[in-house]
Amino acid sequence: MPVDPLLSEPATDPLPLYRGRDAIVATDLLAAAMVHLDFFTWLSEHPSTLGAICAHFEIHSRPTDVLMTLLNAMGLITQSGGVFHLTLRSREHLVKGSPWDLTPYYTSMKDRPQTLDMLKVLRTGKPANWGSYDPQAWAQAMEREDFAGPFTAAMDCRGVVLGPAMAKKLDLSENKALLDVAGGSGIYSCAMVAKHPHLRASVFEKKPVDRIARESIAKRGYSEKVSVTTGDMFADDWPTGFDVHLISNVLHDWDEEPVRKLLAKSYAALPKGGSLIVHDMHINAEKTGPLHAAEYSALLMNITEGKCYSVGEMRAYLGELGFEWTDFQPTAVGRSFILAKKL
Ligand SMILES: C[S@@+](CC[C@H](N)C(=O)[O-])C[C@H]1O[C@@H](n2cnc3c(N)ncnc32)[C@H](O)[C@@H]1O
Repeated sequence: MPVDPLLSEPATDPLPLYRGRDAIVATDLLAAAMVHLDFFTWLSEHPSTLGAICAHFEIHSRPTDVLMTLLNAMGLITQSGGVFHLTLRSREHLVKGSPWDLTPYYTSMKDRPQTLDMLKVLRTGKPANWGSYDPQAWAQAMEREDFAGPFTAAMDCRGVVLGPAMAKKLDLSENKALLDVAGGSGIYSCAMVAKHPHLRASVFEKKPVDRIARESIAKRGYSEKVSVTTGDMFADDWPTGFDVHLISNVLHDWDEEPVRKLLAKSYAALPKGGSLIVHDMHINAEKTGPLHAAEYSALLMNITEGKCYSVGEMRAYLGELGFEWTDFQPTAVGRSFILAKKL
């Protein structure tokens, strides 16, 4: 009998393949700061807070926060008491007037569409577009069949590795029913019930992804245990009767206010003692890395209204709602999950 891929794992680590894809526009963000803003020359003379940097360059706080984390992770800036300073590396190599200034080396990137996109995101605070080929931001594009299909397939192929890696690290022996919020193809629900056969799950998705999920779950042979509920996670009340929620790779698509709204909706729908799993790529509490997450955050801020949230930000949002933080675990290819309990 063929082995269910959701109960096995590849013999080799796909990390370099993820890394290249996840980091693809991080250098464009660096180039935008360097060649369009002359950011490093200015910061060398004006160590500043995030607010002062935004005010001086007339740029928005979400992309600027992503930029600061990236530069921190690259060893180009450091932060002390909320004030950002250059490091010796950036002072030597990125400041006009230094004998080793590399700015001319990056100047050829100035008119790259991706570098210009980054400048646009910094200046407007809005996403540029998905992969520089779709005129709409991805959230609107996801409502179109021709975009939703390939996008969901992209998420699905990651889930075949990430879903089992998460499922094997979770103890769900006390749980009965999992709600997979914005669960895409349902791959994570399938991986969860494959590893924890006593569980049932439902994918909460909006059209047209709900249909794609039903087909995908049936193709994998999980329709008996994994259903699909059609709905809008922002506009509708979340279905009840589930004692564990999964929010996987979803918060990173949204700005702080919608993120808080989604977490509040989870809290409202969960029973007392229920659990929330947030699976994503997370920035560390100090917002100094890891570099892979900082690079991926640059991609997300470019194509969505979100970014990779830090462990500190998530702790604050969850704590304010009354969730108890119970665990944080790495999964695979730089991803991780947070486990929180409704008290
Ligand atoms: C980045 S994908 C993540 C899919 C899956 N959870 C994963 O980890 O691969 C984000 C998902 O959010 C869904 N989504 C976006 N807005 C939504 C809404 N208002 N209600 C329900 N789902 C939504 C999209 O259809 C998409 O499948």
